[in-house]
Amino acid sequence: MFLVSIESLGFEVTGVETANNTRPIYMDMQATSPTDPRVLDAMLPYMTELYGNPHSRTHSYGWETEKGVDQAREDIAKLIGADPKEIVFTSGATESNNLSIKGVARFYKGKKNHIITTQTEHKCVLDSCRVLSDEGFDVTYLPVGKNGLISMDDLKAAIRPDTALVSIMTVNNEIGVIQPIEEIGALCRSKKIFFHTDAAQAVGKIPIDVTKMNIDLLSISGHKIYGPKGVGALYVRRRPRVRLVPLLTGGGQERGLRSGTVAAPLAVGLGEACRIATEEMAYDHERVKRLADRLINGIQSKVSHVYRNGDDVQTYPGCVNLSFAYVEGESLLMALKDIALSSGSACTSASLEPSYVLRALGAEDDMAHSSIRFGIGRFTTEEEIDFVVQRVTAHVDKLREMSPLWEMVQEGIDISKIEWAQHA
Ligand SMILES: Cc1ncc(COP(=O)(O)O)c(C=O)c1O
Ligand code: FES
Repeated sequence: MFLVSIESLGFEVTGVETANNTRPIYMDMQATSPTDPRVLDAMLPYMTELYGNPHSRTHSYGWETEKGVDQAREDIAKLIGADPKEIVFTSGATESNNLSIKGVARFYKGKKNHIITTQTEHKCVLDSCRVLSDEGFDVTYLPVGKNGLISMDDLKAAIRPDTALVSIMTVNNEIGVIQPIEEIGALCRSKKIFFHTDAAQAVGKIPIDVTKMNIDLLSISGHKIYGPKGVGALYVRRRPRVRLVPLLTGGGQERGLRSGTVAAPLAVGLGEACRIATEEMAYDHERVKRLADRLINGIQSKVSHVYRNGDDVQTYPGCVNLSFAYVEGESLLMALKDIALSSGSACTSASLEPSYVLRALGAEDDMAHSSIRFGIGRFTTEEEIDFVVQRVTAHVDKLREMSPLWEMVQEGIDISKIEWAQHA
């Protein structure tokens, strides 16, 4: 049978597997990843007997929880080459991004009022920048090339004497491209500008070293790396020191940068997810790459006019964004009910806009509309990939058979030359 991903998580499937009681195959790893059973094992004691407040200093209940949180801090720091003192626990990458961008900008306001980011950042980065624009800051949104990467020349040209922060993501969540982080870091350091990177889709997937890459602030999310939801971390460099205005004030936890009791069970889960990633990243990467190649080759060998979005080389293999020409992405998604997928676009929202990320790549609207994102991860199996290839190719064929455009292409008509009648 194909629908076995739950077994690969270590759970036994006891029910009879029929089309009615099995769940779709999960191919949406960028949205979230399943929790690794080892992570859950590490968390459970902190949800039961180890319930002390990690900030309680006067008794052993506090100390034992604090020990778990400290270990987690160490495991997170190790994965990115940081010092444990530089790790701040947050509720997720959204908060880490908000804290970095608003925090740095507000601290240096008056002296430095300019921020540089890109057009293809996650919404929470773009929206933090929008809020800052309302507060009087200037924001430059760098364009990306057809391959989804920024140009270093554009970045150099955008830098001003009053630039406080550059915020550029490491791995893009829609198309998987990896920005030239090391070059960006070196440039920012030479200009004494702080560099923040949203590494929610990168940490634990590709090697990151905050020292080698001159990263000053880095956002991490628990649930993208087989850890729990509702927890994240922010790396904040101590030397040269990054100063931030906190979003939350109160008890002064987390070096005053994030007041509130640290969610110890979640923090421990994130730490364990990072510990596992440090050990298994190379293995996972190779496996994921093999599965991605199997998926892409499988599809492209059976149907024509399928294009991968994003750079060919600078890409995390587990994020495969394909455009199926002459197929409406939404219809394909609907047809593929037995696979949990995303178009990686805004089409799930009320706006029915094609993806702003694909549009920033210069994709024509129709190609942006015909794209689907396949997210492959640690627990994806070969059988699942083969099932997806079979289903996708069958449905693409079927949808194209119903498409008048496809018929014209088959007849050799160059449809780009057709002048379509305009409706009023
Ligand atoms: C690149 C990127 N940044 C930020 C986030 C937000 O992460 P979180 O859900 O931990 O707030 C996500 C997840 O959707 C993401 O993919
Ligand atoms: S197919 Fe969903 S936005 Fe175009």
